[in-house]
Amino acid sequence: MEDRILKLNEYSALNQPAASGLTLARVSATSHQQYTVITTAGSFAAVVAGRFANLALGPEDFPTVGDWVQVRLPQTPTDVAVIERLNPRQTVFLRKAAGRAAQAQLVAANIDWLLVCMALDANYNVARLERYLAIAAASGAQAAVVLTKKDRASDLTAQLTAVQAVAAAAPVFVCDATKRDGIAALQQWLTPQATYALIGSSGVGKSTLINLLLGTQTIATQAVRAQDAHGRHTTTARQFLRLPNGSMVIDTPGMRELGLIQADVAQTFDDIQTLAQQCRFRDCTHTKEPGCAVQAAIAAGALPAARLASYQQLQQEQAQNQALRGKARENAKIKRMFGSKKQMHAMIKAAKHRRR
Ligand SMILES: Nc1nc2c(ncn2[C@@H]2O[C@H](COP(=O)(O)OP(=O)(O)OP(=O)(O)O)[C@@H](O)[C@H]2O)c(=O)[nH]1
Ligand SMILES: [Zn+2]
Repeated sequence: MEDRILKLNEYSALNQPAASGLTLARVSATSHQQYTVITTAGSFAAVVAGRFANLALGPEDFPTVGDWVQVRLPQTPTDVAVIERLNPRQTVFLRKAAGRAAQAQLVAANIDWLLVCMALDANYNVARLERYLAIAAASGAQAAVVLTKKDRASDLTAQLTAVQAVAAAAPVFVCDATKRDGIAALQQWLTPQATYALIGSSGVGKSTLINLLLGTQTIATQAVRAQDAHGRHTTTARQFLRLPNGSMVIDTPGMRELGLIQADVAQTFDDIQTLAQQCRFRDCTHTKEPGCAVQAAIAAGALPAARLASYQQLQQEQAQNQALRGKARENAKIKRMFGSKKQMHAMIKAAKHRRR
């Protein structure tokens, strides 16, 4: 691990300086409120300061991988550092936590580029790619598409055409890890000092790709069950690695369900948005209104009907989750301030009494 510790001073110039007595650090790993931070003095286990924890309202207010933080270094290097401050994030990548409630879960922060990975085998699914791109657009990071397992492609030309159509301006890379095909092109494209996060379903080959980029076998990979092309979730923790050229790479655990909490559906589907401006009605739902430019484009073969369906599905899902998330955050705040909703109502009642 030591050799890949980032040279923090190369990056710290980009960030606000630490307050006196504190040291600028970057969070390189997290698990259950325990952190690993990297400073110019090396890497330390860290915890968040008690006062900090009291101020935090929800999971999004705690540090995550990629965050710039200000720490109080321990007297002895074997002791833990204390994270006193969280610097403002440039980008944040959220996912919907597993389960029905729209709880947000932080995946990573301060990512410059999200590398959306999709395999060309049974994992290949254009609608899922659209979903990932919408999430990437909302994170503030730029997106690139990495198509893996080229050797397993069912129809490479058709698959590439379909991907190019939804990727819009995002660069698309195609790799075959078995022959190291396409790795060099990706490597050359990576900018030193920029931070990249690989996202994509479990088993698409994210860890394999990182190992090839690192030039070593550092991350364990595991064979995919043949039948369904699902991975086995080999990556359990997030890791922050420094590539030989100085780029930072975060490997995220395979996510089978990537819930839409924060997505920029409009940007990802700007072709539909542009068409919609020509619709006769401003609030056109593009279903069966007269003068609908979107339906007209579908009829003319200029827009695939499946793309409109993805758009509508993602839009609906996003609206639902945003409403739920607002409620979840509010409830968390009430719980922190009053203990429970019941206690809050009792306190409001008591306050009203006093005013009388
Ligand atoms: N045929 C083929 N197999 C590949 C390729 N890339 C990766 N694999 C295999 O796919 C399996 C899963 O690869 P991983 O790198 O562990 O996948 P991952 O995306 O990191 O999975 P998680 O850690 O679960 O998120 C391994 O058996 C790899 O050897 C490729 O280009 N072609
Ligand atoms: Zn319309």
